[in-house]
Amino acid sequence: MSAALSSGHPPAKIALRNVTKSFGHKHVLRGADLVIPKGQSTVIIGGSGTGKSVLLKCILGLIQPDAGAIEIDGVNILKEGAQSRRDIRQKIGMLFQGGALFDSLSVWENVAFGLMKGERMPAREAKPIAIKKLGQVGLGPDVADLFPAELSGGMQKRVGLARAIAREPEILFFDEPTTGLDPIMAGVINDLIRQCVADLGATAVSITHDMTSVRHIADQVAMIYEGKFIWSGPIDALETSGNPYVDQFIHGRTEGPIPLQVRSA
Ligand SMILES: Nc1ncnc2c1ncn2[C@@H]1O[C@H](COP(=O)(O)OP(=O)(O)OP(=O)(O)O)[C@@H](O)[C@H]1O
Repeated sequence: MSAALSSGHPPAKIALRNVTKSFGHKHVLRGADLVIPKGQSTVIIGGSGTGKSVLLKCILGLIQPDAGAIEIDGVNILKEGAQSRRDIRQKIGMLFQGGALFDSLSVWENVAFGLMKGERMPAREAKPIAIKKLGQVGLGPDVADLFPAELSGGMQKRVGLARAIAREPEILFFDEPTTGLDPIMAGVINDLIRQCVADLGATAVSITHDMTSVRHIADQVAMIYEGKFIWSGPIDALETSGNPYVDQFIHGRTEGPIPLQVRSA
């Protein structure tokens, strides 16, 4: 953290230090190092199966890495006890791929889920907050009592976003936020992500394959390849990174150092 401060950059909100994770003989993370600056939007790019989701799950505490450190606000969460980890996790809001809404709960109950379950807020207090959060993502109070099945994919994503920001987290994770959306709705979600960073002062970490989205939401981009970060830098430097892996990936070229993976895993 001190290195980032002394060089005039924002302090690190999250720092990954030499994180490794294997599943049996499969070495997924092979020494991932990355500093995620506070109050900025960092986008992680990389091919299928390179370990992006595994990395996110490690930061969320859903997967235990084999070695390395994951620091949030300077605290290595891997060395903390269960209660402290839970407290740290409270700082994180997550928009899952596909929204991951509970079908049996109404829209407002989905948005207020963390408030009611995590903070034991009574429904009469939580509902107006849920409606306010829905308003922040451009959904009117009329959708509050609907069920997820009654909404379009784009609306479900917005509800997922409202749920992610309901507890005003310091950190927001977005897993493939625009997948499955038409370009206009993808633009709406991209705008909302930028807005969350600006309005909440949140630190955003997104995983996406959508290069339009990357250019829209990223302050910083980091590329993971074979379980390591091989490049990171400001979005303005992405096109001129001089890194042949980055160049091939962002332009979707079949020719280059990244071999085509013709396997099912
Ligand atoms: N619980 C697990 N057990 C065994 N292998 C796993 C497990 N979770 C992930 N993997 C393997 O780890 C590798 C990386 O998976 P991961 O989901 O992180 O990829 P990704 O970069 O997010 O890919 P995509 O862009 O396709 O979502 C894959 O080969 C996957 O099969």
